[in-house]
Amino acid sequence: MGMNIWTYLEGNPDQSQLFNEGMAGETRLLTKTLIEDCRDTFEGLDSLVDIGGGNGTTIKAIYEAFPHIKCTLYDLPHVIASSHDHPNVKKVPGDMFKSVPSAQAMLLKLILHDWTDEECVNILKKCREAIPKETGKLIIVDVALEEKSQHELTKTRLILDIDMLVNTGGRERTADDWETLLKRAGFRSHKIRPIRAIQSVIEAFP
Ligand SMILES: C[S@@+](CC[C@H](N)C(=O)[O-])C[C@H]1O[C@@H](n2cnc3c(N)ncnc32)[C@H](O)[C@@H]1O
Repeated sequence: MGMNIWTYLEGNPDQSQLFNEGMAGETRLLTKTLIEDCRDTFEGLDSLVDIGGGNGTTIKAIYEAFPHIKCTLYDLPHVIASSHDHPNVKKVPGDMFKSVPSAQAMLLKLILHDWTDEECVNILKKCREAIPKETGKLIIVDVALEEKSQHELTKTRLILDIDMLVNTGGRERTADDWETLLKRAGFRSHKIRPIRAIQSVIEAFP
């Protein structure tokens, strides 16, 4: 079609609505685990931006579990325009390749697997520049692929890899791939935590 999926969705509001509701459906499953398994990831934060946060389902759930966090939803203007309102979630439209709002922490949930390594390094650098060096944190929720693992979710993770290749031009990544990307973007350390989901939680420090 000569355009990426995000430009296509911008010009097709019905498809965009369907896509955002689909992502929110996945989120309802994933966020429960994310919040229950990773309380310590969020507890110490004072502010958090959900980059590419879709219709706001994830950030709303995080705010409700951790009401001390100042929460911001950030996504493309047409997605923000049709996102849910919440009295305690600020909505900011924009393009993460140009800039992202500043906060103590950034959440990139199911974002980086949509993009090539070069594009990911650009997004990661923007996030690193928007968080404080001493106390800042980047929280990535994405697959950490172990291609040869006998784990019951390995095939699903591999199918997602094909899905990303076909639909977005992105890919799923192994622990080594994550290390390479995060180092290239200037992050000093990171840790990967498996959760009860297809995805893992990767915390990276500037
Ligand atoms: C796969 S969805 C993930 C949505 C949400 N994070 C979740 O986990 O349900 C990718 C999101 O990235 C957003 N996005 C794509 N390009 C973007 C850009 N340049 N700037 C900001 N957001 C973007 C899309 O609009 C979409 O909401």
